[in-house]
Amino acid sequence: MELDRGDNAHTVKRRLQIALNVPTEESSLTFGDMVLKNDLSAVRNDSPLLLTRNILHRSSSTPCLSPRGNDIQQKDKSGPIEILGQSDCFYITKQLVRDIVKAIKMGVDPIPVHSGLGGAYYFRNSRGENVAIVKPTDEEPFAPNNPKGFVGKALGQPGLKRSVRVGETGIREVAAYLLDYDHFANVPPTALVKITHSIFNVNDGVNGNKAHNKNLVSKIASFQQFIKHNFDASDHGTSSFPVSAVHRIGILDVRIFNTDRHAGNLLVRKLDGVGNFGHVELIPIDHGLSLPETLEDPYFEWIHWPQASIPFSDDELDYIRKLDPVRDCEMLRRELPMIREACLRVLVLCTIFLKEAAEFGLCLAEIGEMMSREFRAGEEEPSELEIICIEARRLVEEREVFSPKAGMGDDEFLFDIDCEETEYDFTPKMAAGIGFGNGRYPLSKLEESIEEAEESDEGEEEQEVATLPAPERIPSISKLSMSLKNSSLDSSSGHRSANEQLPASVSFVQLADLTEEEWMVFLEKFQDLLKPAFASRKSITLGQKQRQRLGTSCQF
Ligand SMILES: Nc1ncnc2c1ncn2[C@@H]1O[C@H](COP(=O)(O)OP(=O)(O)OP(=O)(O)O)[C@@H](O)[C@H]1O
Repeated sequence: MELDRGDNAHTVKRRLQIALNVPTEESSLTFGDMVLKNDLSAVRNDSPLLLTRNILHRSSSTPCLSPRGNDIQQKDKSGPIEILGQSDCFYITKQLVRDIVKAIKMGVDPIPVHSGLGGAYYFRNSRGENVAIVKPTDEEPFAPNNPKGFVGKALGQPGLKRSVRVGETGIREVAAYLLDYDHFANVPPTALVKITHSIFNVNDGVNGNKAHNKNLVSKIASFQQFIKHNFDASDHGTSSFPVSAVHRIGILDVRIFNTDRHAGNLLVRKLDGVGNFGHVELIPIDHGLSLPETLEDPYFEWIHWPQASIPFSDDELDYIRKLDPVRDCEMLRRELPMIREACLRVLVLCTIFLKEAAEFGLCLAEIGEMMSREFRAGEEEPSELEIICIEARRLVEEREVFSPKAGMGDDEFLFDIDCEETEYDFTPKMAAGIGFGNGRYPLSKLEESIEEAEESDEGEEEQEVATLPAPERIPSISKLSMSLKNSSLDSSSGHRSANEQLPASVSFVQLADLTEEEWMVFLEKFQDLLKPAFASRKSITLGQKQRQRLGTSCQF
């Protein structure tokens, strides 16, 4: 749709109503996090907008609205597949699009993919070979047009993972590809497209029954190059996986906080050419559940693979050193303007974490472990990463409470104040400091829990590894973690927009509600806390190795 400078959200809605023959009066038009009221100046060329119906629990995204009127195809002048984005990275995708459009004209239709929970389609070239997998955003699990019966939520509601909204996995697939600089982790070329075909699924009404009219329908979808492969990592012993491939995929997973790196999401291709016997290549797919809006429990299948315990190579360390989370965010905002700031904060945090951890000398497995939650006695506990964030937040809040100008609304003050904490003694403060002195949280409950946790820690574990320093106790705070959950750690921001805060119970620590100034201070504090936490993790690993050696020698 061509827009004039003078157009406002209302005129856009009116034009959509005329073009697509759907009522738009009870709808909101969204650009990224922003509900557009009037001014459209933030909207850039080729930016997709989301039109959401407010009343019905069913919504459709703008260019994906199913055309109903007879004259629609005359009005939509776009081609059958249009890449949404400008990046030079899309040159392979452009070629694939040309091949597919040619094949469609010759009558080679796409075929539905039966595996997976979401709607997905293999698009083919004129020789009938699969060349791309296309996943429409409104056919994701729980989305209104899911063809496999997993329906029942509106676009924008929490999805399979609560910190990734329904309809928003496609942009994450693209983000993972764009962030995979130099094709380091081997993510297949992926783009967001507007694509028109009659194969796509449109459910009939709110019950989610399939409509059987095979009209042309336009959708926003992720479009990924199909990579020929022999199996996935769940069908194959992992010992032949190259160390560097595991490291590279792990580095990406850590940066994007992948919550879904299960073995099925690693394709394996045999390289049985001359001199390659037994060698395989790994292809990471399905990054739709990465870059969540809050920290939660990531899933890293590689965490217990021996490759992940081998130190990073010089090349890998060099790659990590060159990562720049600020540049990443700028690039993603440019290429995917609808991406939420909350996701970008997770990216920034995890990239800093990775860079500092690698520089400190931690291996991939140690980094992954620090990011993963533990379940003890059926309770989920915050990860070490989350505990660091909780502490960093406490320091930000404490600073605000004790600041003489607190409450005076002088945001700049946050930057004026001198930060004197050069050295931070991680352990004792971490154990005793996870309370919230600003009166918003039930401090007494937390203290009680801490005491109990400390008491129980003085038992078996400490006697077993008497040489280990106290930091080992940091993760074993199951009671504390429950208190944290109950105390609704997520402070409500008061800003309600399209970027509504996700339900409080799903995360131990929120990042999205910090103001920009608080976020900068938070990152400073976070970085200060990292070294002691890494030292603590290293001592745990060393302790485990000592125990293993001791165990082995006892056998003789
Ligand atoms: N780039 C690709 N190249 C080849 N095959 C692919 C590619 N991406 C996905 N597939 C195949 O399609 C199947 C479904 O894809 P995918 O797992 O991404 O969909 P999904 O609906 O997100 O699945 P899930 O419900 O497991 O998360 C995969 O199991 C894999 O076999």
